[in-house]
Amino acid sequence: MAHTEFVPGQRWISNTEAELGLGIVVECANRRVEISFPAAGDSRTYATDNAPLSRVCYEPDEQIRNDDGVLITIRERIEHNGCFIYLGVDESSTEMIVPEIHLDSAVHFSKPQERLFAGQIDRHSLFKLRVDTLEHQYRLQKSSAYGLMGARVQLLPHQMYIASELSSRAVPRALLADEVGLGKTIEAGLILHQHWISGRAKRVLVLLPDSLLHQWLVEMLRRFNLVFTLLDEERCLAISESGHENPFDSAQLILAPVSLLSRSELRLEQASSVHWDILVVDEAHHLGWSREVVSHAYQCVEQVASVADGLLLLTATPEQLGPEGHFARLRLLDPARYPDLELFLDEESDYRHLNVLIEALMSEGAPLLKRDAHLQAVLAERLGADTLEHWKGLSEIEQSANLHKMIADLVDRQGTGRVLFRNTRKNIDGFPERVLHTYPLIAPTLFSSEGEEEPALEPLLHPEKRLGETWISSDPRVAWLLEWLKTNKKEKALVICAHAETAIMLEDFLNLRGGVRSTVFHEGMSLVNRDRSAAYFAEQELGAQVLISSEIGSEGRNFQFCHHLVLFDLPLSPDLLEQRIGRLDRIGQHHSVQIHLPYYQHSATEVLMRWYHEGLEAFTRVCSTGDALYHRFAQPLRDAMRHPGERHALQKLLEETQQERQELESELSFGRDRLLEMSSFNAAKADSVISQIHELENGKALQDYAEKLFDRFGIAIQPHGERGLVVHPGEQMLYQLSELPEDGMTLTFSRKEALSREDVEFLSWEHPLLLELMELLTRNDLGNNALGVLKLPALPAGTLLVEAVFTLNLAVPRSLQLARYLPSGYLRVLTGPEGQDLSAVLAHKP
Ligand SMILES: Nc1ncnc2c1ncn2[C@@H]1O[C@H](COP(=O)(O)OP(=O)(O)OP(=O)(O)O)[C@@H](O)[C@H]1O
Repeated sequence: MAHTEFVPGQRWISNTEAELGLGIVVECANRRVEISFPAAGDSRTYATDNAPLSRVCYEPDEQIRNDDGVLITIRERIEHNGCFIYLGVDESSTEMIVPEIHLDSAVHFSKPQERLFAGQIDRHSLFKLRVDTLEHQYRLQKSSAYGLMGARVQLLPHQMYIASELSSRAVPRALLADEVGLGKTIEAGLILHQHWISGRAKRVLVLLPDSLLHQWLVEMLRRFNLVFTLLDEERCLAISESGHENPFDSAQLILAPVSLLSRSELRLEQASSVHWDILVVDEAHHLGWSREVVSHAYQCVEQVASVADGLLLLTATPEQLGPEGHFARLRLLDPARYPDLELFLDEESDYRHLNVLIEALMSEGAPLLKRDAHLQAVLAERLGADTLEHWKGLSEIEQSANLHKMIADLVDRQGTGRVLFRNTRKNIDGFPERVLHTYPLIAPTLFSSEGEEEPALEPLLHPEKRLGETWISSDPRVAWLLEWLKTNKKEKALVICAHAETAIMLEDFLNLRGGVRSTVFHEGMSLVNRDRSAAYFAEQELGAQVLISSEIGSEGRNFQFCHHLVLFDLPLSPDLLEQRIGRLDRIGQHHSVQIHLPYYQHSATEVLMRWYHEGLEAFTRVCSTGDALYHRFAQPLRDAMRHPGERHALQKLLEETQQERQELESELSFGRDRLLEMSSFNAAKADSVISQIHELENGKALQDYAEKLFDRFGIAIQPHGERGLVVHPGEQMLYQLSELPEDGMTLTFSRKEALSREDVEFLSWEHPLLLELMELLTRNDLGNNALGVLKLPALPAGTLLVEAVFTLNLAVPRSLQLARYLPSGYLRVLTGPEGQDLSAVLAHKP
């Protein structure tokens, strides 16, 4: 096999995915080459300068098959316009002409016997490395931690459970709805990584708000080694100009803002003319839907989802826009299960009954079900009479085992179990407390609404609107903020306010007049500038002390390196309040979260603050019933905010809210939330995956193996600390490796070190460099034969033994997920001179 130029019609084989069979060059333009692999029904696009491909070139006397399966012995090979034509004879000596495009595509190139007979004998250590590699591949692919161990993340049980549960399904379709900051992006990344590594997803589209593009790009690369291409309108135009018709077809992993599709019919058409293995939509609560109005964003996502197999919707606040929107998102995921809104609302109200039934079955088990006719009738109604009859006919032991399955079915079928996952802080250790500090201020005279019958709420909640253009100098919140920053010079603070204009003016003032190191973050800024601001704020030594952000500007962002949050105003939505606090109250926050609220005494904000604090307790913990209570009390709350002087009305509102909250919480903890808890987390399963990962990565096996592998391929290695290596291309490299940068890299085998040091790569069993080498070794002929001498008293001198290792490889479409069901194990046979089977007598590693 020699290297030549790419010409359409030529046959090449992938060095890293030889199981795809013989590929055909379809197109070569703009330094990219597209290869189709007919046997696997797949295609790949590579950069021409480092495509991991080898040219297929047969010699006279070799045997080939054409695409009709006819076996032909080659007599001569001629080249025409860069492609080969083989001349030969079939088994009945009929002359045959085979242009290479008509070669059989299901071909493999591992012919140890031919190399052995031709005297191309490898060293025994290489043969051993090859067998070790097969063993490792087999072990890894069989493990239920496969695809989940390579991510540079802490192994958190709630995330590991969701990732392994969704990875075990044929296609992942789910609403990931953990509370703010519990790691939905990480869960989605784990699922994508698992599907990517196992070859089940080769085309992924992630749609998200503009402000999160860069954060996702970096998280996917840094934590999961997934290299996404970021598409915005500018990039789409550049790709189209370079001759590529559809920008969504130009890469396998794409990140794009939802706005790219909602603003352009053409982009929407292009995105939905490509097939996606998985579509991910972050901050999915923006996909508004009601009986009357369906938002354009929802329609766009619905259209792209119709060409996607897997679908992951991410939101911390699934019911933010009411139960209708929640229903519509569930319907996107599983239209058969959620055909009708009324039915869905009915079911939601039935969760308490369902939970009582499940709790009874869980606590008292099979004996209760056997004796309780009413319970039997309810169960028969929910799961079908046949299921119950079948259960009755089982033995006692079988009945107990089967009951667990029935309970799981109940949670699955009756609740939102299969598609909705929601973990809460309540069930996760290690979250710091939240502390509220309030600062009552005297309102300026200009702010007063006395004498107004029905003052507008918006300016009451955002005093800068009432104070006019010079608000910055008359608003006591500004003076308070400046003073706080000056007295707490060593502390970083995130300030959130509702509007971008407020944020801009405030930052201007603090910076230019107050001399505070500050920066701003809002939706009107370009992505680059937003990321620059966030980076300046994150900088420890010389960075900004304060970041002033607008409401929407900071959604989904990670600011947990800071623990002071200033609420410059309050949003009129409990979910938005939680989103604000969630910027700091996230995984990785090591301090208690200090929430500071400056407000005008006797104002609408004071009323709202008291309602959130005394009514919902929403500052100090996550209030899962906040949105429902807001809808219930919206009118009296608005009245109270307009007339803050009416103390009795406020007191009544607070008491009613508290009471309703307690009732609702107890209702939910017996009903829907309890069911959700059951289906969102299973400690035993999570522990099993985590301990498998520990088993695979602890100890020295990986390190010993990786060092041997690197050495064999000519990679230069130097030790780096106790569990690290520095690797770079050596002078005698066997192959050019796409996963090894020219200037090398620093690797660590320790997950802990990888988590604390961004400059060091985490070398797991699933690191791209290791995978590339393992594939190269097993798919090529390296070490596929060797000669060795054994000194065994039991064997007469000169006895010839043949050890053969057989692997099973089938060229089939990836979508069949063959590796999942048929991990590529190997069969070892050791044969004596008389053909006797000595495999069990003499092990591979004597
Ligand atoms: N397993 C983990 N290991 C290390 N860091 C993690 C892990 N899980 C989450 N984090 C970190 O915690 C923060 C929150 O995670 P993430 O952004 O995925 O949460 P989220 O639920 O998507 O948040 P939001 O609700 O704000 O969108 C991020 O900085 C993330 O990197």
